[in-house]
Amino acid sequence: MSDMKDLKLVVAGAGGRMGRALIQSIDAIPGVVLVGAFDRPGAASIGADAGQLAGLSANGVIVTDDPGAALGGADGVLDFTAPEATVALARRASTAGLVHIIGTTGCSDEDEAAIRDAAAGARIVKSGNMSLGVNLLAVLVEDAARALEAADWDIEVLEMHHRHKVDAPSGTALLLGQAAAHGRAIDLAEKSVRVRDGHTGARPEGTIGFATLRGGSVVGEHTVLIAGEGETIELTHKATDRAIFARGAVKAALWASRQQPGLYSMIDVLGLKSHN
Ligand SMILES: NC(=O)C1=CN([C@@H]2O[C@H](COP(=O)(O)OP(=O)(O)OC[C@H]3O[C@@H](n4cnc5c(N)ncnc54)[C@H](OP(=O)(O)O)[C@@H]3O)[C@@H](O)[C@H]2O)C=CC1
Ligand SMILES: O=C(O)C1=N[C@H](C(=O)O)C[C@H](O)C1
Repeated sequence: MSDMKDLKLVVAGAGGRMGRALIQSIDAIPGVVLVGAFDRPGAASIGADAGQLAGLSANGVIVTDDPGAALGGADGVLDFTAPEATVALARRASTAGLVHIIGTTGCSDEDEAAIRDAAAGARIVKSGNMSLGVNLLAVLVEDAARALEAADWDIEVLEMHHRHKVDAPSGTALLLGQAAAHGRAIDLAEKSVRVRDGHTGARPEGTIGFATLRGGSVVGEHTVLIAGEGETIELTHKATDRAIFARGAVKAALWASRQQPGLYSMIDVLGLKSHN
């Protein structure tokens, strides 16, 4: 049963893998209520009952292709869609002063700039991974990278995801690479090696490499390898259920509803300590 004070949430991309997981988490977590759901025009989910779409009982929230209609009267929106949709939604959230939780990955530098601008009016939490485990791992990676000198220790980020994923490296791989770069006080954009093919030459010292695997139904696996002479450290996270991301997004919405407009991360939401 919902309470008058429940945070009123809308799910964007309701028919997607994460959209359905978000509807389930909103149903399961006290203090939030689903008041709207929308998807891309033409999507198979349009017209469906959002509860039934997520494998729950009917809840009377009908999936629309009109974001404006879905957002009417809402406090916030959970958005795991695609970069173009997310930028447009951030602008709407800014105008309406909404909470906007962004899980979408694969955003360009221009998209990131537009989202930063939108945070003047919206309370945005954006992260390549909303799980507690990955954000804790990021803190550990930052500490390890700080402690282990680049001259002796090489950092590589390996990820695997399901065959449907459209962006690479994953948002999580980039988040972990960024944590390592913070630890080493270097600029990731200058030091990252995203592709290797052919006669590449020896590994340049101090770079952070990325490797991407795709296949099957893997929810998300990430390993940061820190390789030295005669020993390798592996820091790994394996996701087996999308509920970890969805629960994190709902927690982020509740947290953001108590903040001023701005752009926040899951490290902020979880109160984890980053040294940068
Ligand atoms: N940060 C995190 O913790 C996590 C992030 N993700 C990220 O979330 C995103 C979605 O992942 P996933 O759920 O697996 O992908 P899906 O393709 O299953 O879902 C995306 C949904 O968004 C919809 N969509 C696309 N464009 C629009 C639009 N303009 N307006 C409204 N809806 C739109 C899609 O519709 P249609 O299919 O018809 O195009 C689809 O329903 C990805 O970027 C992924 O990397 C995923 C898991 C965790
Ligand atoms: O697309 C996915 O599925 C996932 N995307 C996020 C990413 O790009 O890291 C998070 C998670 O790994 C699942």
